[in-house]
Amino acid sequence: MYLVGLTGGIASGKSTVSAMLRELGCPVIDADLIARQVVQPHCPAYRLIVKHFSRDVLLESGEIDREKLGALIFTNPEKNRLLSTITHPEIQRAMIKQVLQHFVLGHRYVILDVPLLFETRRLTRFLKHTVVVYCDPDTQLSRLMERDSRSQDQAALRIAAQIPLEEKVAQANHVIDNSGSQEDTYRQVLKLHSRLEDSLDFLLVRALVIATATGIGGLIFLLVKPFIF
Ligand SMILES: Nc1ncnc2c1ncn2[C@@H]1O[C@H](COP(=O)(O)OP(=O)(O)OP(=O)(O)O)[C@@H](O)[C@H]1O
Repeated sequence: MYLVGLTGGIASGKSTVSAMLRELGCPVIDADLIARQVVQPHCPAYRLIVKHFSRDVLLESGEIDREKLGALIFTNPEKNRLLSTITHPEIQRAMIKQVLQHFVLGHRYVILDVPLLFETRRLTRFLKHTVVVYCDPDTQLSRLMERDSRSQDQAALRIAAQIPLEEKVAQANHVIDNSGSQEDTYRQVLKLHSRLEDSLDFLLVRALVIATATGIGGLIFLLVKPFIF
């Protein structure tokens, strides 16, 4: 099995592309969804967030107010780092668990949908391919304003807080240009899908796992042989 990172900029169309890939049957691990799950009230990260950020960041229901917490860390880099220290290990653990589940199920590849893939850089060395969903700056700004009901200034600030999309494009080995219609994007997703399906990269990891398992099995056999025969 091999891993494919899917990323982009805020409102550039990652969820749109990710939904198309799922529809085509690709296994997708959604880091954003996991990030929401690991801060649910029964989770260790929740307790740490309440301890360090106080109950002010909670909704009446007791759940984390993501909008409020997001606004808080957006203007405070230190708090941003603290939140990352609390949540990233939990997110990573959950992602590794899901990757292993897909491996056991025999999938050839798994797509990791990670919005801040190039900002955190923790995962990049494990990826065989990186796919960036790009859209031109004006389109990105207007889609963000419309989707989140933000003013032009607020939306521009959110975009400026991330690595510029052009830089992400330069680091990727596959780009989907989502500046046009959804049909246009879907055509590009189909091409990516065939490329992933046709790739034989999964064979290397499978061969390594089989060789390692055989080696360990052989070693155990040699060790216990004198006691059996
Ligand atoms: N090709 C397209 N044509 C028109 N609208 C689009 C297109 N692609 C995405 N959109 C719209 O743009 C907005 C942003 O898209 P989407 O949510 O997929 O981006 P995203 O990269 O996942 O965003 P974020 O990382 O901020 O969650 C959504 O409202 C979506 O419906």
